[in-house]
Amino acid sequence: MKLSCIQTTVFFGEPQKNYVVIEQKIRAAAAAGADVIVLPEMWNTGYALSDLAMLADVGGEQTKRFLSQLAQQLKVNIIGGSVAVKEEKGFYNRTYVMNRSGELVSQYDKVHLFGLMAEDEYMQAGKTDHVFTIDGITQSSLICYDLRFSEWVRQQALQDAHIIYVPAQWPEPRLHHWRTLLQARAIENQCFIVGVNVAGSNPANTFAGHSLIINPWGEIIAEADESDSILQAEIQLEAVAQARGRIPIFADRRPDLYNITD
Ligand SMILES: NC(=O)CCC(=O)C(=O)O
Repeated sequence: MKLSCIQTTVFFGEPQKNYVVIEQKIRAAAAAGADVIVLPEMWNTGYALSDLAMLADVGGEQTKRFLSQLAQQLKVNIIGGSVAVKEEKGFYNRTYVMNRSGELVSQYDKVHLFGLMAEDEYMQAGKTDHVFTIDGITQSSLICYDLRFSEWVRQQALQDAHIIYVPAQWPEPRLHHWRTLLQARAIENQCFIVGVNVAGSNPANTFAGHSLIINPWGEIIAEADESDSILQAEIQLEAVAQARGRIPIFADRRPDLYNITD
């Protein structure tokens, strides 16, 4: 399975410009033979939170149409990073997943909102996870700050997710957290972890780039630098069963002893 991560600069508060750039990059990744294309977090608006009333995609309709048409035309699966969506109850940081036929397979609203970037003041949190199947493979995706919550990531692995995608807008000063947490989540869940960050900066932050594709043994199989780029790697899904067979942590778990509801 060939993965393509689109690490791009997001034009702050300029959705129409971002749709144009993202379309070019999806086309380039598909032409290079991708099976799955992964976009970063909030690629339509960036973190232009105080302007969401003007900028967010109403009901996600534009994004769903856009991703569906490209997925169908290019016969490629798309993990739609996330976009800012306006619903009756407020704004959501939402992922849409499209399969090669252009069908909406799943959607996810970011569950853990990031107070340091004031996300909790402007957006509503999701309440459910999503584990989905594309090309016959069970997978899941989270969004950025969700990565810090090991229980939430574990819940995806317990539902047999073989690949977990993490679209992000992760700032440069915490690059070491990003790299370390992505690797730790791969090791502790013995699955592929694919982190897709943005490049560039906005008025408040410079972003780290360094999108990463990590195998179930915790080894980095591809890593971007901090610039705009398309990171590609072919992954061997048997590596999940191999890692789990070598150190059977799922069989050895003691959930009867874990009291993690507080
Ligand atoms: N967009 C985000 O959720 C950022 C999360 C982040 O930077 C962190 O350190 O966690």
